[in-house]
Amino acid sequence: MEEPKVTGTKPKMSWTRKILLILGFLSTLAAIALITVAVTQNQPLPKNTKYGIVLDAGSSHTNLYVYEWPAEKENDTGVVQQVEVCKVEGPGISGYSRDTENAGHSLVQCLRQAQGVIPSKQHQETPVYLGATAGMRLLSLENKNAADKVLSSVEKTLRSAPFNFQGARIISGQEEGAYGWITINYLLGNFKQSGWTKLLHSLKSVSETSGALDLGGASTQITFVSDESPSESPDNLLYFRLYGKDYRVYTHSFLCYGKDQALQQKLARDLQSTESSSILDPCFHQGYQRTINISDLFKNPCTSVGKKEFPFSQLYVMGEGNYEKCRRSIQNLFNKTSCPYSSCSFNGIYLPPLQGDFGAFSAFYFVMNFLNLTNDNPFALDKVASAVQSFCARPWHEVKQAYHQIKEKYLSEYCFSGAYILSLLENGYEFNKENWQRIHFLGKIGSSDAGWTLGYMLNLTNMIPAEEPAAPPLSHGSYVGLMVLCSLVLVSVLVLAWLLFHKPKCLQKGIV
Ligand SMILES: O=P(O)(O)OP(=O)(O)OP(=O)(O)OC[C@H]1O[C@@H](n2cnc3c(O)ncnc32)[C@H](O)[C@@H]1O
Ligand SMILES: [Ca+2]
Repeated sequence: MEEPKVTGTKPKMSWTRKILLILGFLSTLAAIALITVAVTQNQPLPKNTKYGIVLDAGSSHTNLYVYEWPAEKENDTGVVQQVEVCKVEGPGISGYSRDTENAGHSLVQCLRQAQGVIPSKQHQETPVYLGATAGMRLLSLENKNAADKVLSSVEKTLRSAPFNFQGARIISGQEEGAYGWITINYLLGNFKQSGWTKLLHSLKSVSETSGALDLGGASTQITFVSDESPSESPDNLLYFRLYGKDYRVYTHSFLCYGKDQALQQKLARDLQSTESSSILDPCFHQGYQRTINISDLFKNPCTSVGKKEFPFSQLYVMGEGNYEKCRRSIQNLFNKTSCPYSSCSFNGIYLPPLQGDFGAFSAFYFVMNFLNLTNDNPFALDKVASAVQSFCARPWHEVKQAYHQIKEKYLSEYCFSGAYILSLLENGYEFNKENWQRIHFLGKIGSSDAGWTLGYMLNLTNMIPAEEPAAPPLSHGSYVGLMVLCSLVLVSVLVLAWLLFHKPKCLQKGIV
């Protein structure tokens, strides 16, 4: 048989292979083009930032907050964030009841600070709101005329600032509770779920929002979603439709149960029961002394009810540092004797069964944070109680030495405040060993303070839509990722097909 002739020329590439090669090359080019277009075309547009200012005129002091958000995303959840906070020097605006003209002037310094943060060309379009809380609620009960004058004074100052003045008013306790609840759930991203989280949440029936516990100087609020129906006290219920979901929210604000007013109430009761000008107080450290003007003690509606005439004008308070006794004397502030509903917190106020997790902020956080009791893994209730107990047992000179950098007013009251917080939560709201760990003490969420101000601004600027805004099913990142993945799969398939058809020597049988 004749052997086939071996020629010196290379075998010619078949047409199929040539076409495959060209197709492979073109597909690779197409994939590269696709990725480039996906990355560049969908890149976020240059940032167009908007600003808003809210002044929280609390009973103890005023804070000014500056918020910013990208203009094109204003209906998304979690996009507004705090960029500045300024603490106004001096007392809260209700402290200017005898000097109403100067209430507005006290805000000037912080307004200047806000001017420095917000670009000048945006000053005029930046809304500014002032909301006054329990201090002004009390002043307006006590002296309506003085409260109106204080509000006029702050309004005058805010109008003279270069921002867009939108109002200065006293907000109700219900609003304060509701806006606090909106703030924390907005910041925690609990309102709007997308993709997998949405599916997950629809599968499990757990409460998706967190309750809110706010402890101020003059009032305290408790707010949470309650499924208890029908409600026994419709006055405590609020209905919201946010991002396409309905929420049925229980809220109550206890005026006079903020930590400063609670202390005033306790001292007034102690004085009435002893009728002596000096009292031993278990809620202050041993060795601590304080002199209180009796007229100041009874000057507001929280204490004035039981006012009596005393043959002395000053009260001397001497610390005893006894946690158990302190808890017992605080307990008297919560009247648990009658409840016209199936369940109450105290003073005959309806409280449905506690539900879900709670975020506790303001003084709940300040005090727990000082006592090192805020942690990602919440401390057990008995650990918290024993920490407060041992802090209260420390003599005043030792506490003062150990924390010389802390304002004496705050330092001297951490023992009372710790005991008060435990009484309010345990005896007032009936948190117990089991659900205590569902309370999370929060100062900030991201860069924003937990409080009612953000929720107030979101509501007044219509930034929380009732219905879920239409949005592409995938985020920019997921979209680009998916494009890259598909392109890589496409290229790999083509390379594999080419290798199979082309059969390079190394893949031929027997060689490998
Ligand atoms: O809500 P209202 O009742 O109007 O009061 P507020 O808004 O002024 O109340 P805050 O939450 O600012 O403060 C609550 C209390 O905590 C006190 N406080 C503020 N900062 C504190 C800190 O760093 N350490 C300890 N206590 C603090 C303050 O004096 C009040 O008695
Ligand atoms: Ca407050």
